[in-house]
Amino acid sequence: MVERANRPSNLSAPKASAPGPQVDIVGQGGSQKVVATLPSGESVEVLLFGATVTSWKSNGGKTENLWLSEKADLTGSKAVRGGVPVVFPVFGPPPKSGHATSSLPQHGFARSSRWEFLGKSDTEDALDSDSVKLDFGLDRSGLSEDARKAWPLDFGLVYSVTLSKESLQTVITVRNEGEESFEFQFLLHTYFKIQDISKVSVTGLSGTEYVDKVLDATTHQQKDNAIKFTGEVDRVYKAIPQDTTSILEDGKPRFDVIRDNVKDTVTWNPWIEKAKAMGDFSPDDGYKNMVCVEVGAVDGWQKLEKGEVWEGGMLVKSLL
Ligand SMILES: O=P(O)(O)OC[C@H]1O[C@@H](O)[C@H](O)[C@@H](O)[C@@H]1O
Repeated sequence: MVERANRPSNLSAPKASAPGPQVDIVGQGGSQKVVATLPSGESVEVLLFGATVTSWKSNGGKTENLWLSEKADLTGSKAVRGGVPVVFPVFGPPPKSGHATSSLPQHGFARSSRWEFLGKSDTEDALDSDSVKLDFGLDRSGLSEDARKAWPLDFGLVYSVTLSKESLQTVITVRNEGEESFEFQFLLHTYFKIQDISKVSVTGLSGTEYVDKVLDATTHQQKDNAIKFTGEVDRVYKAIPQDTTSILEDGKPRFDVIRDNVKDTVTWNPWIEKAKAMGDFSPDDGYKNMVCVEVGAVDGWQKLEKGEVWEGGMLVKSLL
């Protein structure tokens, strides 16, 4: 045996036999999901339908960070009300006519298509804490007949969901696999679970221009640092200079949402009447326990020429 002064002791030997993250595919048909759990108890669940993250637990598995409606359809027949639906290739209602997305449904097809699970990779960061990356793919062949007709373009999406002890990272790669260029929008429609909307504020958007969908899509400037929720909020913040938007509860930081190569963020809470009007939103007063902070690229369009690739997403830290 070669003698070395700095031979690692047994205690610091590589943890070859230490248990790594557990990844399972559970359920059948449209309900099939990938469940990943770290040895320390944190977990994430991703429904193949929409590649929708429906649960993210941190704090050793004790704290659920995402709001999921009690009436969310988890059978693969309808976009999920809650979690992190993926919005692509159009945000909101598409342009009325004259755009390649014009015949698509609101928020596009990604959230209501079945994605393929491409596999997992485990990583260990410098602090020796485990994380696991789950990759999901969607291309033209995975679309419904209707979506294929409505958006007759060749594309490839890879969506990576990385679970670490205190964070969840979700990043999409969009590739133009066709001959023609195409334009798209992308957004992560995250429903954060909170205790009480009346005690929530969202910071990190001051100085930014936004379109207020509640006020006839008029444009405003965000003056206050803290956004409070006392009624319906549906705003599209554009070209945000700061990277981080924070959600505070009772003045204490609860989530940091860090944009990665995307500049826009939607804040949404349907409030009393709109919540009641949504058939899959439950309980009726569930609006008190959720706030959507949705990062994306929705101001104008991203354009990809043949063979080009675009990447964007977010890192969310749960700060409990
Ligand atoms: O009911 P959907 O299609 O899931 O959309 C929910 C909300 O999504 C938000 O992103 C939009 O800004 C809102 O206008 C919309 O109401």
